[in-house]
Amino acid sequence: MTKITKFKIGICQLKVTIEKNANISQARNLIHAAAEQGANLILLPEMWNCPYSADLFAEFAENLNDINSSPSSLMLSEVAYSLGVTIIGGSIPERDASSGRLYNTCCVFGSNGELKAKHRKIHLFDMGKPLPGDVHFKESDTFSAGEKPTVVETDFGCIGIGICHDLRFPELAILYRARGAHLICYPGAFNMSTGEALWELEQRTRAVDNQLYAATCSPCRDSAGSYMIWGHSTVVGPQMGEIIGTTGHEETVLIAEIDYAKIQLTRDSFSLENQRRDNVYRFIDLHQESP
Ligand SMILES: O=C(O)CCC(=O)C(=O)O
Repeated sequence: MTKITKFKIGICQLKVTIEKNANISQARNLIHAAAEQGANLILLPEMWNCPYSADLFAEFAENLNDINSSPSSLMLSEVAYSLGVTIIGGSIPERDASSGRLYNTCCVFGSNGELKAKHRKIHLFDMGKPLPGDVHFKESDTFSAGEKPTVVETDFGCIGIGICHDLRFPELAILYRARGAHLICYPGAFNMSTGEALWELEQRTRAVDNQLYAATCSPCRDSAGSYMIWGHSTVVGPQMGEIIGTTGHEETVLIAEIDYAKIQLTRDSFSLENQRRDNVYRFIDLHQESP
């Protein structure tokens, strides 16, 4: 049930270094800065405690089954409680204690410090062949894929979570809309190639198709690691896929105002949900020809 419908979101475009403790402490600083500027809901980037570099994921990974053994989560829980804010905690490498597998995982903390949800990246970023600029990545060499969509009820409405490459899949956003999401938060770290071409386009499309808000949060460009990050964290509105706030590629905190009344206004003007023709394009078997 939505309680607060008009609020400020703070997006922390953090500089990620090779030192985990420094990352934790700088993330805390940016969360404080966002809260001081009036943000009640705060979003961190993908891989905020660890450079986006396959050779480091295992070393930086934490056990998220027991928050007390995860210094990154403990900080988020503490700061959410002390500032009274809700935190969508970007992502960090998770080591599952029972299977030993690694996941790219986002934890969500409520303003009482409680862990409300855990989203494991569903669509791993596996590239077929290198992009211009020799960008190459195959996440499935290191990570296992999450199996579940995540929609979490917060003081700031119903929020769907996707991590980076999850943004490229309209089906996930459609599902979140159907499950009542007002906002989809995508911590991400797009590269210089698909970042420039697709990062903004994809989030505007997810927002406008589903008539809801979308927010992305990236690490800043000069973060550690050889993978060059696009940056440009952004908040997009439901009406025309309007950009409500955006950044460059430097370390910064973006504050943007969200007003869920605009969702209803948009849906009242264009009732896409009622106009859907599910009988025509039901997603059962995309490869089967219609009778
Ligand atoms: O989908 C893309 O182009 C980039 C995705 C990505 O960088 C990631 O999932 O980490």
